[in-house]
Amino acid sequence: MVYKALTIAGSDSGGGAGIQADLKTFQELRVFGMSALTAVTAQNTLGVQGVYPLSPEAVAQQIESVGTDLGADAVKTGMLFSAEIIEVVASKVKQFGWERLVVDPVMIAKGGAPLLQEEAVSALKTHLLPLSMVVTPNIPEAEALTGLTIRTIEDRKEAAKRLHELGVKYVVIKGGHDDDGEETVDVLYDGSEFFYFTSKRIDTKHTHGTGCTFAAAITAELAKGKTVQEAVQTAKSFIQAAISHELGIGHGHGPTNHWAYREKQAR
Ligand SMILES: Nc1ncnc2c1ncn2[C@@H]1O[C@H](COP(=O)(O)OP(=O)(O)O)[C@@H](O)[C@H]1O
Ligand SMILES: Cc1ncc(COP(=O)(O)O)c(N)n1
Repeated sequence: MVYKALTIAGSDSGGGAGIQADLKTFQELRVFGMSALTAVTAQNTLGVQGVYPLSPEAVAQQIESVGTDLGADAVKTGMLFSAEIIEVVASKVKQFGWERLVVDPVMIAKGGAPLLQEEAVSALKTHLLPLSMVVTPNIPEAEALTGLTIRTIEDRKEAAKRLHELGVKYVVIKGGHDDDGEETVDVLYDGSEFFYFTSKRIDTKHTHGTGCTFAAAITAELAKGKTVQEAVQTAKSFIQAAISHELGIGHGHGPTNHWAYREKQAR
């Protein structure tokens, strides 16, 4: 069986995040990857040197080309840049009836460069989140989407409930930015229960692209028909392996190791 996943996101010339992280992750999990670019970034492990958005028509046409021919078992969005792009993406998702939609609400690169215009946050909430199966904010993104200040697990649970009210079926609030303690905990909410995905916190600066990779792994597993809980569990193992077997490349915040999970399985 050939499972297919489409990522709608920005390009990271440095290869660690964005479209490149998504396609590498799909491939590692044996899912055929397809892409619709929203923007080209000139980027490396030191930061973002340039952002060149594509027109909403160019984004729509790429999705149309994939949707009318190959089709997709699951779809992921990453950097969407503007409200106009969010609106065309939402309309194409509806047109093709894609239900297995994972929205990674990318807002700001780790170095601080904005990847989503500020006024586009409300478009994300009104147009895209109601269509999505899973949303995967980090703590600052969950704060921007809900207006809450998030410090404790209870705060994250409250934010997850508010996001669920927008129509998302499953909310995953990632814990990478909560740097107290020995563990990283990702919280999943399905509208009635909370589930916790915990791993040992790795002390490293090489976390460029962790969010993209994690959401791409969820998408790949959903493409295979796995449940959201199973998909999040695999994604947590995938990202843990990718962070812990660091590549040590570049002069700044390096990329994660996308082949580590496969090599670990093969041993
Ligand atoms: N230092 C770390 N050690 C282990 N897991 C981490 C670490 N940093 C992030 N993660 C994991 O990577 C994934 C992405 O998390 P996060 O860094 O919060 O997202 P983003 O990249 O969107 O800011 C989550 O599953 C999180 O638990
Ligand atoms: C094109 C693009 N998309 C997304 C990210 C976020 O990366 P991270 O996963 O580190 O939050 C990025 N730096 N560049």
